[in-house]
Amino acid sequence: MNNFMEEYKRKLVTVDEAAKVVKSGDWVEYGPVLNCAVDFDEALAKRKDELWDVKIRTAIGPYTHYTIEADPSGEHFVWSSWHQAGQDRKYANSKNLYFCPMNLSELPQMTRQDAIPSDVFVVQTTPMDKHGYFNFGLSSLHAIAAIETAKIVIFEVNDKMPRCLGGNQECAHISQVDYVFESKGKSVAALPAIHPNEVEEKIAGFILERLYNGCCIQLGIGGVPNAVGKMVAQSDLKDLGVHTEMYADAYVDMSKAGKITGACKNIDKYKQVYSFAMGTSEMYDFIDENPGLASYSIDYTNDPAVIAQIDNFVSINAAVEMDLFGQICSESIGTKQISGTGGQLDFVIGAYHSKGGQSFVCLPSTVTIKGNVSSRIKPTITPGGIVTDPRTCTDMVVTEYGIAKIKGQNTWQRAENLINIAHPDFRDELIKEAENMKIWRRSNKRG
Ligand SMILES: CC(=O)SCCNC(=O)CCNC(=O)[C@H](O)C(C)(C)COP(=O)(O)OP(=O)(O)OC[C@H]1O[C@@H](n2cnc3c(N)ncnc32)[C@H](O)[C@@H]1OP(=O)(O)O
Ligand SMILES: CCCC(=O)O
Repeated sequence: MNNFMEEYKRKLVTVDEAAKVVKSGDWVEYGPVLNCAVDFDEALAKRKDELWDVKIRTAIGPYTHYTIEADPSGEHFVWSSWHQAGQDRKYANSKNLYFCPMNLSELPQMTRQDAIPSDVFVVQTTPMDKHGYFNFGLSSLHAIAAIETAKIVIFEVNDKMPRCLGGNQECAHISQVDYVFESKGKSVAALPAIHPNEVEEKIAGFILERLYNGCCIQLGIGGVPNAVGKMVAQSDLKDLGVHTEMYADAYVDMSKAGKITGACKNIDKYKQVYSFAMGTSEMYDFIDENPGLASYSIDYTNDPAVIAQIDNFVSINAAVEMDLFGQICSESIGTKQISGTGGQLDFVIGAYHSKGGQSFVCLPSTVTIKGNVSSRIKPTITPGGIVTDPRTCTDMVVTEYGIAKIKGQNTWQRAENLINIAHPDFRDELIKEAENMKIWRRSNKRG
């Protein structure tokens, strides 16, 4: 411990000293999701008048973006985000924050070979342990790739960060960091618990009928995946496994209800595998030092080839809208980016290739915007909308009216299956559009 502590003391600086290393024109990467360098950003914001064109990258950025608040002009600091949720969504589609498209499984590789290398990488960690290691806590993701490629590495040590056991690439050593500062003891951002609504429960009910003992579950982000987890917790299912990118509260419900053993997993048997966690503080307590869980870098959890090795893999993700060809949009409303591809496509592909695997993309049949109700199943995606899952990859789609099979279906079968799960008020209109697009047969039956 002593040698490491000496090295720690040599590298220990104040947050203001740490923020001094940034120069005009630099690329600065903050740790992803809940490991975003919030104290560092606050200190950097104070240097606004001496800095120009500092490019800051992160993903989800759940804390206040102090540098954006200090510089609404975007001349001193400009952000880019690998995934526009959390606070990133608030600043998105402005001159302060731009989206960076990615498949999440590829983030470490893109960091190593494609993205402009960071001049400075700052990530929140736990305090150092007796072996000289700092744990990344709530997000392993691409932190090691960012450390390998950045010119200067800084740890923002937060004693409130849960210690999340590996896995792999869930921690880094004092020898891998240039500077360390101790954060002001800010809590890790926690989200309120979410409770499913009636439509989400109906959708989840259809999926529940397709689950069986021993299957391995991935829940995506959003209301429906959360509803499925809550229902599984109350079901008779047993011996389930978990292999996911994001650990969420629903997994705690399932674990506490005794549904998860991981006994049937082909790899990482008995471990709940994930790469980052986001949810309530109760969940953060549950994963802290929990040997039943293993945190990995995202190029492992999300690699479709790794997912495919796990038999009976069930992937459950959510979408914004889709078209009659089977193209799924889960990240934009027209040209307005509201989220990201994240790991959705990784899991849609991986689950399809798992023996006995199933991939469900879920969406309520309608959306109400300013009192106007419209169908989320559309003839074509809203102009400018981003295709998250190409039609070649979509397997099954679920609304509160049932499940539509897409894989292996020709264009009129897809249209028919999808119209059968669209809201009844929009089915006639969709049929007319399908006829115009020559993807409807006169003999087609109606649901
Ligand atoms: C963690 C994993 O393992 S995640 C792996 C998968 N990753 C992904 O799936 C990433 C892409 N998916 C997502 O980001 C989410 O699942 C979403 C956005 C599709 C759904 O998440 P939810 O929390 O259920 O979304 P929600 O229904 O709140 O919609 C988000 C916003 O878009 C708006 N919106 C949604 N659909 C539409 C639509 N068709 N038209 C217009 N607006 C819409 C909602 O009104 C809401 O707006 P608000 O924030 O102003 O209230
Ligand atoms: C960080 C990406 C989260 C997601 O896949 O939705």
